[in-house]
Amino acid sequence: MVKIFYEKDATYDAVKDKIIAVIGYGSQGRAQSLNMKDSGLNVVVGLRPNGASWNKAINDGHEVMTIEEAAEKADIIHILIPDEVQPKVYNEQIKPYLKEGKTLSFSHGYNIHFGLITPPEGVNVIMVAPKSPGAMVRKTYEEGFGVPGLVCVEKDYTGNALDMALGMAKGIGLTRAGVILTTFREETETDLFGEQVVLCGGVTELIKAAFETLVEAGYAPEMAYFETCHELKLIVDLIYQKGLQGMWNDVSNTAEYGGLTRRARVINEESRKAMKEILKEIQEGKFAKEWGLENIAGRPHLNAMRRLEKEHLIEKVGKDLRKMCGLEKE
Ligand SMILES: NC(=O)C1=CN([C@@H]2O[C@H](COP(=O)(O)OP(=O)(O)OC[C@H]3O[C@@H](n4cnc5c(N)ncnc54)[C@H](OP(=O)(O)O)[C@@H]3O)[C@@H](O)[C@H]2O)C=CC1
Ligand SMILES: CC[C@](O)(C(C)=O)C(=O)O
Ligand SMILES: [Mg+2]
Ligand SMILES: [Mg+2]
Repeated sequence: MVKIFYEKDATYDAVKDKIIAVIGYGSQGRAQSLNMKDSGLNVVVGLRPNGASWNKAINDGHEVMTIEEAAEKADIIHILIPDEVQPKVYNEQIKPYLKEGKTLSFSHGYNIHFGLITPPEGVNVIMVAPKSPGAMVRKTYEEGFGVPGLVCVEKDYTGNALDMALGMAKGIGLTRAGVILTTFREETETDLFGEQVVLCGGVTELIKAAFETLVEAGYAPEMAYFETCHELKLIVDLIYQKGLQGMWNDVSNTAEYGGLTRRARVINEESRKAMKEILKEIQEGKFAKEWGLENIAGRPHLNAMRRLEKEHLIEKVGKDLRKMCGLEKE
């Protein structure tokens, strides 16, 4: 049985007198630092001075400094820059200031789990990970609630590392929704699997394949977009709020019968075999090795895929329709 912590289970005691340096001010950095600051915690933001984030963080009211200054000043160093740049920034700008008793913190276990960052003895290593994109971390907090999250402790030098992780999770708003106690390995492998197979990889390929099938059969791209992409959110919202059963109850009997009888032809034995292979690549470190090499080579594959994704007809049709519906400004 997993252990889940809620608001009543967490206090600020272990973090209220600490300085928390959030390194990075992107999707997670902005949301988490603003939430922790608004919760009354002592937050500073560490950034590169010539980057786009610097003025953004200042304009949001943060005390902003270089990464080195933040790492030196802080008791808890919460690393929220992209996974692939963390090892270099850690080695050059953070490690020299990681003195005994300090805490190194992450929102994804990637670099610790795959051994790309090796913290010294005498420090805590923790994770506080929202299970949500950054924009929702901030939005739900401002609405008085929060998104669910994960906490875990890899090294507990001071004996209260979990209390620190829970204090940060509370400050970010995660304990309002519930925080699961997990491990770096479990978080890393399930997060990578989820984003590759369902949340980012699987769902986009399903949308595109269905869109292309309708357009190639002569249906209007606008019709295809509404049916295979736009309406997906409405169905996912039902699943999110009421579970699969709730969704089946809300759609027509025709949709329920058609969906239940046809779905295994789309996601079939071959797809399940592919899922197992993808999980194995993650578990054995093959994906991490491939992503590392892609970065060393200057991301040729990622850049080419980004270009193709951008040029797809669904993006043009979708942009016009979202503008028409008032969902997108420009
Ligand atoms: N995106 C998400 O919603 C989620 C992310 N996570 C995890 O959170 C962590 C942060 O991810 P995310 O928020 O997406 O990151 P972002 O890509 O949004 O981070 C951008 C920030 O990193 C800074 N940055 C980028 N490169 C460098 C560099 N070489 N040196 C110094 N600063 C740099 C940028 O500064 P500048 O403006 O100067 O370029 C900017 O402030 C990752 O571990 C990720 O796996 C976990 C859950 C969800
Ligand atoms: C689903 C993608 C994610 O894992 C996330 C928002 O949680 C990420 O790495 O951005
Ligand atoms: Mg995730
Ligand atoms: Mg992820």
